[in-house]
Amino acid sequence: MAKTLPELRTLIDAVDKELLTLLNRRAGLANEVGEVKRIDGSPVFRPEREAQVIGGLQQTNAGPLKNESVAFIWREVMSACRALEAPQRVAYLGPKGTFSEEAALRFFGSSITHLPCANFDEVFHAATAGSAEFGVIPVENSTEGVVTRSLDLLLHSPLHIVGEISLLVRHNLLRSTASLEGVEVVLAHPQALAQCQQWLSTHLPNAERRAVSSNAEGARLAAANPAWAAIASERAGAEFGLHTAALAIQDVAFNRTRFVVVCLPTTMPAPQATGKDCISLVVSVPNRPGAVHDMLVPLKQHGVSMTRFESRPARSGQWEYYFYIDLQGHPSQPQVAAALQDLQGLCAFYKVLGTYPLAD
Ligand SMILES: O=C(O)C(=O)C[C@]1(C(=O)O)C=C[C@@H](O)C=C1
Repeated sequence: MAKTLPELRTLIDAVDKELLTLLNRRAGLANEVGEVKRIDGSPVFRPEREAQVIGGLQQTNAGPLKNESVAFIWREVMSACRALEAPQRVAYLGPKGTFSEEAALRFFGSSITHLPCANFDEVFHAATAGSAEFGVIPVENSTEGVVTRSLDLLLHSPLHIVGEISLLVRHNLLRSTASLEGVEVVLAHPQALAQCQQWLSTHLPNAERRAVSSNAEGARLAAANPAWAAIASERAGAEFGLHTAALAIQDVAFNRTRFVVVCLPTTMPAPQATGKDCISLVVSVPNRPGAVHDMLVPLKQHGVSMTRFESRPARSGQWEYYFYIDLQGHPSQPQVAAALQDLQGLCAFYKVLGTYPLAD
């Protein structure tokens, strides 16, 4: 005979108790790992080990839990275990509710110490000066292109990139009421205003577009003024008690933002190869005919594919540029190492920004 609901709940309670005992046993082992790491000075966060743990479990998963759920649960379990080894402080563009915060949570799980910052410069400063172990910054958006300040900051920073996150960004119009009536000012980060410009021109042609330091900051301000609206995420709306006056107002439906995770090499060295890796570089070449073409030749010769090529002015007043290049592969692969060596030989400036696993 089928079990009754109370009987099933009693069984679930018993399983939960067992799970808790096992999870605490795991946490105790993580504490011991933390001790070992404190003594030998090795990094607390080892994303490649976490990927290995999840991959191993997914291979033996007999269900009915989906592999996706297994990954989600263990990411959180390991986030909690990591926090026991040492709290991981993560700096990002605040306040709470930004997409940067969402990216940080996606990458590290929720057991982190949050350090919301007023701007990207502060994020870099926090991770460089040691008030945070890691920083999370957006580098490009599929609609609007590069986040120029982030690229400029990466150029001379001692921080390196150790990971990336790609988020589907949905913008909503949020305000203290759920209607578009009487909106005088729309507040958002300049990138978000740009990503929603068509919608704004159609639906709120007379509203002033006012740039603020982050979308969540716009939401915070809109909460205090009924004639103001903000473009922000649902999370930011919930954070500041706002209503959604219009949902998904970005001009391009599949609007994605790519974030990178940065830290000092002493906090965490470059992740080992996973088989799906990326190398980010910034280079400059002498200002002469054919120099950019020549720079790409070693990549072709060694069969290394380039997934990104951006230029930024070098600010020398001489029409010189820095080139931001993403390559597929890992320096531990001989053909990649050879391509990098040849490329470096051709460059007036050459800096590896980081080597890291590609986002899923
Ligand atoms: O294996 C380690 O190095 C650990 O610190 C343990 C652990 C885990 O909980 O499994 C926690 C943090 C690391 O990022 C990787 C894995």
